[in-house]
Amino acid sequence: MGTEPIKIQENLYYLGVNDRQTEYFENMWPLPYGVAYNSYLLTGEKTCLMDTVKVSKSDEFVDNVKAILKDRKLDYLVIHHIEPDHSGSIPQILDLYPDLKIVGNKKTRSMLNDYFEIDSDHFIEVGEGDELDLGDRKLTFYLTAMVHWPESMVSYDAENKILFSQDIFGGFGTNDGAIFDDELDYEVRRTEFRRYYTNIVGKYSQMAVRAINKLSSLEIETICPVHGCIWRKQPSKIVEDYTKWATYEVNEGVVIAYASMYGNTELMADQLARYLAAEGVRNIEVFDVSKTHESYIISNCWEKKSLVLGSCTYNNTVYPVMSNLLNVLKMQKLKNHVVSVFGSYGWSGGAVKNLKEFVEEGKFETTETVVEAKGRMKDEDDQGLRQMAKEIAAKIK
Ligand SMILES: Cc1cc2nc3c(=O)[nH]c(=O)nc-3n(C[C@H](O)[C@H](O)[C@H](O)COP(=O)(O)O)c2cc1C
Repeated sequence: MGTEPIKIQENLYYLGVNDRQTEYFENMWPLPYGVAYNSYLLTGEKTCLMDTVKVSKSDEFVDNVKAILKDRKLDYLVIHHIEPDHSGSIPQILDLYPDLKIVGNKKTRSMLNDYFEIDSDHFIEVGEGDELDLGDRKLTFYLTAMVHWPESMVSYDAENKILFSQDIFGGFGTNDGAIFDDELDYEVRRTEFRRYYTNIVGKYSQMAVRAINKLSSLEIETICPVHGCIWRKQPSKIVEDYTKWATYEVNEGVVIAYASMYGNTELMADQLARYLAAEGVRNIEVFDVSKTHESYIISNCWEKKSLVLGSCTYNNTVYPVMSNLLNVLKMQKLKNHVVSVFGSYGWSGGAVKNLKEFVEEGKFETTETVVEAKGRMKDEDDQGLRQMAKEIAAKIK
């Protein structure tokens, strides 16, 4: 048997599954608290499934669908987003209900063929503002292209004020018994939601703002995303957070991310952190890039105005793990930050030069002071760090 069906309201069920086995989301982002793939089932006059789940969870998912539908057939499958963590069980659903009609937009149609070689005669193509009449409910579709795939779209049930929001308003973390926002402590989970946003959606923040603005004209009482919890008590909470993240709203705070093999650069990072605290700066976090996955560093620095990057030199360049962080920061289009740099070298250097190039290319605001120590830091380097702390404090406080 499957798990007990969870009713959201009359004729609407939650069909999410928890994945605590996958170590890395998209084989890249660590999942210490797992992730949920959410799907929803409407069982009014017509039956309609909203997305599916990752293929590794298809047995559990299909059992749950069958447990709710019993001997009813499935009339529609709406595909809001075709990334495989949501589309992976489409073939199993089609095997079970071969007559169902698939609902998606023009891009969904071609991607369905690309990924599953399904060019269904039963495909219903919808565009911006189109409606699907399910008898007792009507769904209106809104395209949210590039948040975060080209075919991404949402649907809205105006009468019941429900938004099926696909990845938008989602987060990392499984739904541990608590499915609804009023059943869990969002403050505890917030950092995992932010890590999801900044690393999965962050690059597309401009499009996310556009989508949020478009949806803001809708009266929304319940948000049903495909990751994370269902928002029925305070949907405004997650809308506010997503808006904050998508508009790069930053607060006072500093992230110092350093790369160090033998402790010389690390010492400078700790010294700078101490000087910042003495300047009255609050919310300072120091990360060793070799220890902390970049997704945590990016998530942490997203809301803090100052980012300081420090690296030892390795074969004439910045340390490779730091180079990876720089690449991901570039990819995620970090903005609105004051970025400062420092480092240590043994003979001809290279790391600080690369860090400066990163600052220039990203057109970041920066501090005048750059500290580059030969080997262990000396008095003048120490003075430089003290000065850097003053300049950062002046810019962010
Ligand atoms: C494998 C290796 C490669 C290095 N390559 C360079 C280099 O190309 N140029 C340079 O100036 N220093 C180079 N160094 C020296 C380090 O940058 C220097 O020792 C620095 O102080 C190390 O900082 P850390 O203690 O924070 O690791 C290298 C050191 C190691 C161990």
